Amino acid sequence: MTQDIRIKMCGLTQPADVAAAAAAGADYVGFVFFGRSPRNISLRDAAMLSQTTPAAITRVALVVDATDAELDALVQAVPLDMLQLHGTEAPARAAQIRARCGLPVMKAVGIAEAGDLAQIDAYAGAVDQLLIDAKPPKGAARPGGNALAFDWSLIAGRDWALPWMLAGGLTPDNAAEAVQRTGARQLDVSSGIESAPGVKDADLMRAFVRAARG
Ligand SMILES: O=C(O)c1ccccc1N[C@@H]1O[C@H](COP(=O)(O)O)[C@@H](O)[C@H]1O
Repeated sequence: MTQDIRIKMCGLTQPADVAAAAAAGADYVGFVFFGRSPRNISLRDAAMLSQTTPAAITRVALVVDATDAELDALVQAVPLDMLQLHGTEAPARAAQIRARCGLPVMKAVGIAEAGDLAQIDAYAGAVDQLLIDAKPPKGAARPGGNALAFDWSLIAGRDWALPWMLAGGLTPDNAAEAVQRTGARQLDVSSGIESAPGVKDADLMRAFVRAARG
């Protein structure tokens, strides 16, 4: 039964993206604050997008090794429900950010081989959710949003103490298989619902939700 799969659509940059994500049935929307991303947006644009997001949808800000000053400016300017830490934040730093910002925190963990799973348990008690993503290739311009899937057999049948989402290279074509093979109950998608880097596509959003929920 996949009807209850929760879906995060990340890297939204336009009011039409938020409307399309809501219409498609997204549970979370994500706004990217990372200068080298084609999905990077200003605090001002994020505040506007956030204000147009329906109340039932969780608004997530994606940051990468943000400083305290950057985080303070972010939470002051943009109404948010959650922070996604997509850098090298250690458990202690993640816990500090959660306390400082007063928001639930989701920590992204990059997976390429079985050994990468070892770091996950250390985040219990420090964060609220985990994002199990593909590890970026060496030399990648950004730590995520690379349309790259990892070997799902590495996490098949695994569960963690915290709620978790699967990310990395998800598309309408592989979402159902991802759910079936990993047991994920939450999916996070960005590149897979785009017609070009940073350009979201409403048809792909609908197709993704249909495929993920069956
Ligand atoms: O989307 C980005 O540009 C990005 C930049 C910096 C860190 C993470 C980023 N994206 C996140 O990566 C995962 C997987 O994305 P994809 O579906 O493979 O494109 C997802 O959480 C994105 O939000």
